[in-house]
Amino acid sequence: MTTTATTLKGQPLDKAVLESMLRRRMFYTPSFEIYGGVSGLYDYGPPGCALQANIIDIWRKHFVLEEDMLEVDCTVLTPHEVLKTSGHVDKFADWMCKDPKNGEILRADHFVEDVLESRLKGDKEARGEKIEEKEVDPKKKKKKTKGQEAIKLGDAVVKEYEEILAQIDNYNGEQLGELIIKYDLKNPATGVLPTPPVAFNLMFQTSIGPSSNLAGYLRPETAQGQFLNFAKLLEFNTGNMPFASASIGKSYRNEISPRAGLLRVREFLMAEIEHYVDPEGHKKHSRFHEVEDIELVLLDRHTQLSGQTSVKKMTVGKAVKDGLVDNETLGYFLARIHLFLEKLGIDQSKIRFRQHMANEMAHYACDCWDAELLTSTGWVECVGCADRSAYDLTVHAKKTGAPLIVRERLDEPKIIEEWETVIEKKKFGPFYKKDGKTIEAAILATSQEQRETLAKEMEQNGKVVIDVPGVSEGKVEVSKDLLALEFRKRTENIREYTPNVIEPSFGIGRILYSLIEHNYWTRASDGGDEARGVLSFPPAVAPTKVLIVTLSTNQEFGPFTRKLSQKLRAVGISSRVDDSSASIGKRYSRNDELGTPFGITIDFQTVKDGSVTLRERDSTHQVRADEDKIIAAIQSLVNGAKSWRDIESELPVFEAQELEVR
Ligand SMILES: Nc1ncnc2c1ncn2[C@@H]1O[C@H](COP(=O)(O)OP(=O)(O)OP(=O)(O)O)[C@@H](O)[C@H]1O
Repeated sequence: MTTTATTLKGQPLDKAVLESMLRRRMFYTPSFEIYGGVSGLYDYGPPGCALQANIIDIWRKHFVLEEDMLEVDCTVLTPHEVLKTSGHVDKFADWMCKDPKNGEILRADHFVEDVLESRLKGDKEARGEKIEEKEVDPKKKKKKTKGQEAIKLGDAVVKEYEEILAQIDNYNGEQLGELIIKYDLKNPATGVLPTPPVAFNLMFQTSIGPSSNLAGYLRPETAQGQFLNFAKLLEFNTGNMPFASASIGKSYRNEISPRAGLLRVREFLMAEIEHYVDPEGHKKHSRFHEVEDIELVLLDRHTQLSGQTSVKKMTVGKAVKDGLVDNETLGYFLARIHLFLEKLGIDQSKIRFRQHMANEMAHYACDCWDAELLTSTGWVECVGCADRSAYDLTVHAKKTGAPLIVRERLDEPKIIEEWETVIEKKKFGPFYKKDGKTIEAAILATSQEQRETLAKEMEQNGKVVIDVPGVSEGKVEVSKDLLALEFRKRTENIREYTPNVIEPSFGIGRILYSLIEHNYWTRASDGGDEARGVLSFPPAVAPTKVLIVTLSTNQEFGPFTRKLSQKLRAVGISSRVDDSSASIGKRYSRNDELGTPFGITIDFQTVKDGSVTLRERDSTHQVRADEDKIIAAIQSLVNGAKSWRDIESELPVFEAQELEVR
């Protein structure tokens, strides 16, 4: 797999040129720029908005429609209690350190990585080796650092550094601090060691309402709103399992030092799916057979832990069979994510799925694979696909008492024998007063084994001691007139369980940017001018589908232009008219930069017989036919029913020099 950033046509990617083109064409732009801007905040311009809308449209069709998902739109403002329960208040953090000399704030893992990578680079230089742009994460996007000296490190040290880098996401704050000391990692900007890493919570805090009593946050993911609606969604789905909810909306993270353009921002659009599955039966998926032959490129956790980055290419069927991917549902979604990215026009040789290592995994996940895309800044996580097990539904149910469970009628009744706790409510409450509820919850939370032991204790002593954190130094005596422990037999017709959740989570901005890089190339211009950029988006994704140009500014063309754009609008195809006085070639190349796949030219022949020419962006080939045939051709190209090759074989080819300028 290539490690250097190249364009679609294999040319080396000139990122500065691409970025200047994107700015010029207003794909996106720093927010509040005339006030100096704020890092990590961007506005999308017209082509960026249209591209994003098309990606979302394809996402909805590919997932929500195809899988009958239940879409919800939940609020961004989230009360403190919800995110405290979900674990985000305590654990949704990155490690941050500070340069004591200049006050620079550094994200600890990125800092360690940057310094080690720059030392490795220096080592290569000292050995006289060619330096390729390294495969790095966007978070590893570096400022040019001072002190990047060409110093030979020795083979053992190089190996050690490479092993650390292969598992950089696996270190906690303490371990990162140890690495900084052990390898004497000084900030190249000042030559001093940064302070030990501390956890920095990434959520934006706010207060809801004028009294400021209700603390809240801007959501860091859309998932929690979906989980809290689980019971209502299950009812909407007439109690049927499995099912999935989906949501598209903005999320907010106060990233420590966002410097990678759209790849790491503080406000971004997410599209998330929560697929609820019965944990019994090893999370099988009824449509797995449809995807099992799809080949994926996998970088598993063991490979990374051994300090390697070599990938395995195999079908998802084999990956699940071999246990590399834990279960069919997870495998099904990895394959569906792959197909979605392919549909968008992501370069197939620049996708890999990387498994998370234990420390790297979010607090709620029990397995996680990221779909990473290779860009000029290295491998970028664009989609996370986590098995969140029953974590979220369990914690919210426990906190609120809401039954976030599935109740399933059993085909055959089940005889259950188990220990039950019988609380003498009339006496229990008045006896323990304000602590009653907490003690009762602790009793109900006891396991079968604990209840068996407690029953023996009760029989022997007439009382038991229950562990109740926060009450009477953690130990509470309960006598037999308040509590009985009985071994009972009962028949169950209903099975209750908490579903597990498989969550594919898409960062639309990261996908959008990678898509731009993967579809960008430059075309040499005929007139000796600078090479011009082309964005070869598939027609369905392209911001605007058709450019309408007139051969000259002649007034006669006006009615034809208006009629044509009206007809295109009527069939739902977006178009833009460029009737400026720039040469046709210039107008086309302006729109090649916007990724517009088709161009219609209105010329004097149009005035005579109503025919127009249709140009395809990548080949620049043209055909000529009457307006309605051309519109039908565009429709079939945009909806994917036909390729340009089909159109060229169906309609008369037109040579560009036939255009007659008057
Ligand atoms: N700061 C960000 N800017 C843009 N997109 C983001 C950002 N953080 C997360 N995403 C997107 O949201 C998706 C799901 O979020 P998730 O919590 O899995 O990311 P993450 O593991 O925290 O990302 P990273 O490790 O890069 O910070 C990611 O795959 C990514 O596409």
